[in-house]
Amino acid sequence: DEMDVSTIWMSGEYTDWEDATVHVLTHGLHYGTGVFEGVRAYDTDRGPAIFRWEEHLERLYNSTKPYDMEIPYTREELTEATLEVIRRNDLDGGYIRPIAFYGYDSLGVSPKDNPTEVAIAAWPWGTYLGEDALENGVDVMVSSWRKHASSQIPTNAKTTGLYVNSMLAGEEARRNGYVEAIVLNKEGNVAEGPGENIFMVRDGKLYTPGLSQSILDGITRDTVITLARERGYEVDDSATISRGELNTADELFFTGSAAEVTPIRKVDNVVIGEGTRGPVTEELQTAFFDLVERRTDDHEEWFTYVDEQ
Ligand SMILES: Cc1[nH+]cc(COP(=O)(O)O)c(CN[C@@H](CCC(=O)O)C(=O)O)c1O
Repeated sequence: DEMDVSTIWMSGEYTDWEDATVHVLTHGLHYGTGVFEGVRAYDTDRGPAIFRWEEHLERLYNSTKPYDMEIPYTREELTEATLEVIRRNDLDGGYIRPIAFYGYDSLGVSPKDNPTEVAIAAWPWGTYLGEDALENGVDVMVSSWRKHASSQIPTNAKTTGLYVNSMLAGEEARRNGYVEAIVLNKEGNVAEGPGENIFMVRDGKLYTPGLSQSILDGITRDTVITLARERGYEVDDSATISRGELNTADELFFTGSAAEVTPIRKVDNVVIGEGTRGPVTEELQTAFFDLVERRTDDHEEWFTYVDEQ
């Protein structure tokens, strides 16, 4: 299929998809010692545009800090590699997955002098939570698995190992017939989704958990906060949302690079608002897609146009 012709940038070389492999004793495979990003490029009338590349790249480097990991490439080198992967794969838009991880040398929890490997792949990716999710919303459940605390594993670093928690929560939801989970933190308050941040709308005001709630500092979360405030909404961006408040919310929605802006219509079969995409959610979702698909000139600083670099 079309993926077979994909080029992946791996440790300095442009590599064919099937040759982009690692040794089975790679440290990151055994111990979850990788950091990664999820970034979207959108098809615009000026060609593919990567959305908020600078912020994603900054977070990638920041994510290495708790792990004493050194990415052996500059920001400029990773940027050029990403642009070139998009060009070589002839992508109009799509999903970009940079990853840096402790590679193969010797095993043992300590990465000691294992090399840090870096790879960047990109592929077409549709709607994260299902074709009609953006319009009709998704049914979710509150997972029995709690988010680990940021004092246990830094949740503001996007670390591969964190995603066992996300998988446990998300798969529990899907096994029970829901599309996705909402994950509470160890205090029992709302943290986020397995791969998304979460927003609540109540009486025309927006609330989203703050970093103290053990969440990832989402870039789409930041985008939606900005778009909401530009439209006159009051946004509490360091909210503590109790589990009970989910039931009485007027609207709920997920945000993420993959999830974009996805309405939540039921939580544990409790209908949220009217059980459809809420009006504030729709307004911000429309503003988001008008922005990323460049039907507006706003926030040019958030776009890296592949054909113009
Ligand atoms: C735990 C978590 N919380 C919030 C977000 C939203 O962050 P941002 O993309 O900066 O708005 C993501 C992104 N999840 C990425 C990986 C998804 C996956 O399936 O893997 C993504 O959306 O690309 C998370 O993984």
